[in-house]
Amino acid sequence: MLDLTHPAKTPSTFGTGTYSLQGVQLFDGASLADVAPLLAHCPVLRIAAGTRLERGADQPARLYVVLSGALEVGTDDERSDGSSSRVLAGECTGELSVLEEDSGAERIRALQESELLMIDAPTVWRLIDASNGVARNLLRLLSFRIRAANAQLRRRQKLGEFYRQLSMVDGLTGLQNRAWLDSHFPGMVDEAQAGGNPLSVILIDLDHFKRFNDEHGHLVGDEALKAAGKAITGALRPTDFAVRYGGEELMVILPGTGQAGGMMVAERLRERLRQSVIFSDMRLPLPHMTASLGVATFQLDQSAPELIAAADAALYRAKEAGRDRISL
Ligand SMILES: Nc1nc2c(ncn2[C@@H]2O[C@H](COP(=O)(O)OP(=O)(O)OP(=O)(O)O)[C@@H](O)[C@H]2O)c(=O)[nH]1
Repeated sequence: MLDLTHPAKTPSTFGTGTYSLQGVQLFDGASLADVAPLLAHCPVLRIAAGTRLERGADQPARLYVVLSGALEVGTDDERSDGSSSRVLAGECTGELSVLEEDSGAERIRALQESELLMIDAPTVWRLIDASNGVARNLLRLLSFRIRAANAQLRRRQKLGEFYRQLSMVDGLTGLQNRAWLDSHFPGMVDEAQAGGNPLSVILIDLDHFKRFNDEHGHLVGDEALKAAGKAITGALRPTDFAVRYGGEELMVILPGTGQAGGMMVAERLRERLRQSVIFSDMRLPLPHMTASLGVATFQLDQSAPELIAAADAALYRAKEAGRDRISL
């Protein structure tokens, strides 16, 4: 790794070598007579492929112009996610650090043998003063960087939203999970309260599921749960929600639906669950599963946990009454 704190160790300066600025974006259209004298003292590093240059946060910012070769550049500051980008011959890096006079650290690695013109911050400012061309090229470069950063931000936001949605889905059944319920259900209850809209909840518990698991195995039990999830989602409107509330306990939320509607949906769900076919690991259809369902409808001033508790109490009554039935 090269130590940039002692530029005296570097082999050459721009003024003593025969370096060309042909094809360097920063100097495109700029008068070489204006810029070359200002660059004369700037070191030019020749580095082998794989060489790493590190500028610590306590060292002055520099602009690096790649005269030949290619670099990989990453930043370590708190605004970055540690990703890196390629800087090819004719391009430069470090201009943001110079203009912001920031103290962020950067990591540079040569992807092939490269020549780097290192321009210190005071010289960058002198170049801007001396050459409209350099100033214009820097502005173009900055606008490109801003657009690229915005595009990256949008990609990350989309990715973040994708993972957020994913974290709210139950992996086995594909229904919403408990985290989704905790984050969305209280808002639905608040809306019902504020707007005076009906809201019903159905808690569904598969009957004798322990026995089912014991008789057919846990994996077939998983298949039964998946089939139950599918049967439920297939019986709902797009505005309804299905949640895996716990192990073999599922929940359906019906915004805008009162008690009569809730009972109607519960009956449809009970029937669809009875009809869903589950296969054993020998691919033989198993006896139909049944479920017990508890329906509760939002009462004024009821909290979200109270509404769920009411559905749970109704479910308990359905179990007590003999299972495969619906209770209020
Ligand atoms: N295969 C499988 N089984 C699960 C899963 N989650 C919970 N269970 C099982 O579901 C069973 C629930 O059993 P219980 O709460 O005793 O209820 P039950 O046997 O369904 O009896 P009742 O509800 O009274 O009709 C337990 O054996 C759990 O292991 C799962 O993801 N996959």
